Formats: sequence, C-alpha cells, structure tokens
Amino acid sequence: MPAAKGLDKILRRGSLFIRTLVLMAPYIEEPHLVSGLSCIGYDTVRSVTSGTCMKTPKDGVTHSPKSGNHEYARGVHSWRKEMRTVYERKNINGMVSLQRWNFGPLENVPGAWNWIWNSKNYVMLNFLYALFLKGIPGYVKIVEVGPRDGLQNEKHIVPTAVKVELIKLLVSSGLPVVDATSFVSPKWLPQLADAKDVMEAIQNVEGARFPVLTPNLKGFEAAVAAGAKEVAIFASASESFSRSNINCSIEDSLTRYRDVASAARNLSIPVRGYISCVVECPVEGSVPPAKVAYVAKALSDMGCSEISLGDTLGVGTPGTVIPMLEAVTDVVPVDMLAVHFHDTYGQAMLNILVSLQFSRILQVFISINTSEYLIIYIWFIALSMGISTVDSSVSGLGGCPYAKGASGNVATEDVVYMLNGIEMKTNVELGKLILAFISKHLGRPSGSKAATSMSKVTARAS
Ligand SMILES: CC(C)(COP(=O)([O-])OP(=O)([O-])OC[C@H]1O[C@@H](n2cnc3c(N)ncnc32)[C@H](O)[C@@H]1OP(=O)([O-])[O-])[C@@H](O)C(=O)NCCC(=O)NCCSC(=O)C[C@@](C)(O)CC(=O)[O-]
Repeated sequence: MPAAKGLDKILRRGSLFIRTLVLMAPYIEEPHLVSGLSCIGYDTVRSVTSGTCMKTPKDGVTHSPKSGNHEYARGVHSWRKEMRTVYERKNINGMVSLQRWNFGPLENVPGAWNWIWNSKNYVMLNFLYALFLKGIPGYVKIVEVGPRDGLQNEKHIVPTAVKVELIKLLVSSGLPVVDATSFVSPKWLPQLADAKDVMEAIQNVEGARFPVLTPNLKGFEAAVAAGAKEVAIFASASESFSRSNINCSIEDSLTRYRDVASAARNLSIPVRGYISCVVECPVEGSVPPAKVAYVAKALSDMGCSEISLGDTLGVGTPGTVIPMLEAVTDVVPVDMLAVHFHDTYGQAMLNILVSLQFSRILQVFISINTSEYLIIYIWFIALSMGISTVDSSVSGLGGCPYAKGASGNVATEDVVYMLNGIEMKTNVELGKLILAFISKHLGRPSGSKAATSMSKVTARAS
C-alpha cells in the first residue's frame, strides 16, 4: 500500500516525530461545534472559542443533529482552550458531516494524555509506543555457522573429530541450529571434504537442527544419503561473486537451486536460502538493494523457508543495511529473514541491532463512524516486528575463501552477551558457549570480545 510505505519511511526517521504523531491523535476526532457562520461550499462553519464544549441532547433523545440547532454544554474536555474552526455539510441522508477542521496546538499535553487514558485509543497508542520504542522481538533464534562458515576458511584443515566435538559443545550450550558442513566440491573447498563423515558422526546428537550447504543436486543427494534433514542453497546478489564462488551466473544458480528445492520438497526437507554480498561485492563494489530483493524473491518463490542476508565482506553500516532490508521486505515477509554479518569494519553488532529493530508499517486504515457526526479514526497499524533470526559464528571464526579481506563472522558469544543485556531470549547459555576448545585447537585467541573479557574475569577470580 503506497500510503503505508510513505508513512513507514517517515515514522522510522525518529521517535520524536512518532511522539508528535501520537500526541496529535486526540485532535483527529473533533466533533465539538459552537456558533454558526456561513461559508460558501459548506452548510455551516463553526468556531470553537473555548474548548469546554460538548454536545448533549437537551431532551435526552439522540437525534440527528441539524446545522444551527445543536445544544451544547460544558463538558469534560477542559484541555480544549484553543480556537478552532469546523466545517459542516449535510450528507445524503440529511446527517451533518464534519468536513474539515483545523488541528489545535500541541501544548496541552497532560490533557491529551487524559483523553488517551480515558478511551480505547490508549490501547492502540500504547501498542504504537511498544512497537516503535521497544519494538524488537522477544526471542532471537541464533543460527551458529562456525563449523561450516568458520572452519571453511581455515588454512590448515581441521580434523573431523575436532569438528564433531565442536558441534556437540555448541549444541550443549543451547544453540537451536548449527550449520554443520557443506556438500560442495572438495576441489573448491578441501576444508570441508569430510562432510559425509561429519554428518554421520552427529546423527545421534539431539537438541539442534543441522542444515548443510548444497550447491547442486549432486551435493543434495550426497547430503541426504549422509543423513541431512535440512539443506541450504547459497546464491549471490553480485554476478562476479556468483561466478567466483559457485562458477556460474546468478540466473544459472537459481535454475540449479530450483532443482534442489524441488527435490527437497519431494522429501519434505526444509531449505534455507543464503544470499551473499547483500551490501557490497569484492569486484563490483556496491550492490543495489533491488538486486538483493530480486534474488530473495526468487529463493522465496522456489520454496525456501528462511532467507539469510549475508554481508559477506562485512562492510555494511545501518546506512546501507536499512535500505537493503526495506527493498527485501517489500517482496519477502520479514519473519522469513535472517541476517548474517561479517565484522570486518566492526559494524556487525550495530547492524544486528538495527535489523532487530527494523519494523514496517504494513497497513494504515481509516474508519468512519457516521452514527451522529462523521467521525474519522485514523490508525497506523504497524504489524511487523524486527528480524528475529541472526547468524553468528563461535569465537568469530570465518570469512569466505572467495571474498579476500573479509574477516570472520560476528562472534556468537558477543551476540548472546548483547541480547542478554537487552533482555531478549536466546535460550543459549553464555557460560557454556565460551569455548576455549576451538581457540586452543586453532592456536590463537578467541575473536570474541565478550568471551575474552569473561575468561579474564573468571581467571582473576579463581
Ligand atoms: C558449485 C561447484 C560445485 C561448481 O563447480 P564446477 O567446477 O563448475 O562444477 P562441475 O559440475 O564442473 O564439477 C567439477 C567437479 O566437482 C565435482 N562436484 C560438483 N559438485 C559437487 C558436489 N556438490 N560435491 C562434490 N563434488 C562435486 C564434480 O563431480 C566434478 O568432479 P571431477 O569430475 O572433476 O572429479 C563449485 O563451485 C563449488 O563447490 N563451490 C562451493 C564453494 C563454496 O563452498 N564457497 C563457500 C560458500 S560460503 C558462501 O557462499 C557465503 C555464505 C553462505 O556463507 C554467506 C556469507 O558469508 O555471506
């Protein structure tokens, strides 16, 4: 709805404006009329000089008001002190309609709040506040990508037993989804050439789902044979990156993925879709949001249950991430989306926060009550909450072998620490997640600031 889109943009500019709008709401319903004046085009023009007036039927019988013979009495709205003009016109049924009015000034805030408090509008306005000022989801699903996106970038191939132990530890911390491995060509990605062995070793691990990446039908069939119950396909919003990562154009990749999605549908296997380079490509530079939206729509149309938007280079800021989210949520529902930030420029946490807070006005509706005066209610209904699925990687492991210079993914420990701090549930136990295990194995410190600081505190205390 175009009006909703426009409002959506305006409302997201800042809470001050939203407060102003909310405070204006009492002035939208304004049936208080006094004194008659004639005006061309309108049956009656009335001026309200003191706002303490309110219509009360003299005989106690409710009847259609006619211009010029209303009865008014001092009413409860003591905050209406300003001058206003109301234009009346008889409608086709002989009813008097309120055609237009001027809004009063906004100074009388306490009175306005009285009005809000004493009416059903309070509920609605409270909802608006909750949405814009605190409107982030209560539960965030974390998709752990360390064993796949993290370890695919290690120079030295990590032994299968270490990968399996890592996955088990991650699951025991409460993570609900762990990307386990990729069924890709071992020539392209030798680091994950043991995909079959890893999958077989975690068959009996309970408590989490284990999606695996499949670039084509060959990979899909191998994954299913090894026991995968969920797969992921990975397209790119940049033509050059698509060619360097999976050796084909975006269109060709979508054709391949349609086959994978259809084979998965036949086996009732859920498919996650990844999109790389949603902000920038290492070769082409900035990627237009419309291109990301195009690929997202294609993945959604072929049946992906979730779409993860990857800032593969880790260069995005809220300035580039928000327009991209706006374009994608124009074509794909927000609850299907996940965000996947690398942290090359230290912007990942900020980008996650704006994604959680991202909400859209989906509907504006206007209701008209013609029982007595024409009363118009205008409600801005914002239905969408922010994005509630975040990808991250334990110890900040990762990068992409085909995106030189890109650093690791945002660290899962840092994400959980931040979400705990703003009281959003993840069901992940931070203490259990802080894994000295993988850092020790890789022979370097953790890439998570939260993990490093908390380990120091624990060491000092003991
Ligand atoms: C897509 C291909 C296979 C095309 O690679 P290709 O060379 O064009 O494929 P091909 O069909 O010509 O096959 C070449 C060889 O690979 C074999 N092959 C073919 N398919 C498979 C398969 N599934 N499993 C095992 N082997 C396979 C095939 O059998 C053949 O073997 P040969 O006859 O030479 O002995 C290749 O480019 C590839 O595997 N690419 C994957 C690269 C990769 O994993 N990159 C990292 C992914 S992470 C990412 O994309 C970003 C993400 C998702 O994390 C989000 C973000 O961070 O933003």
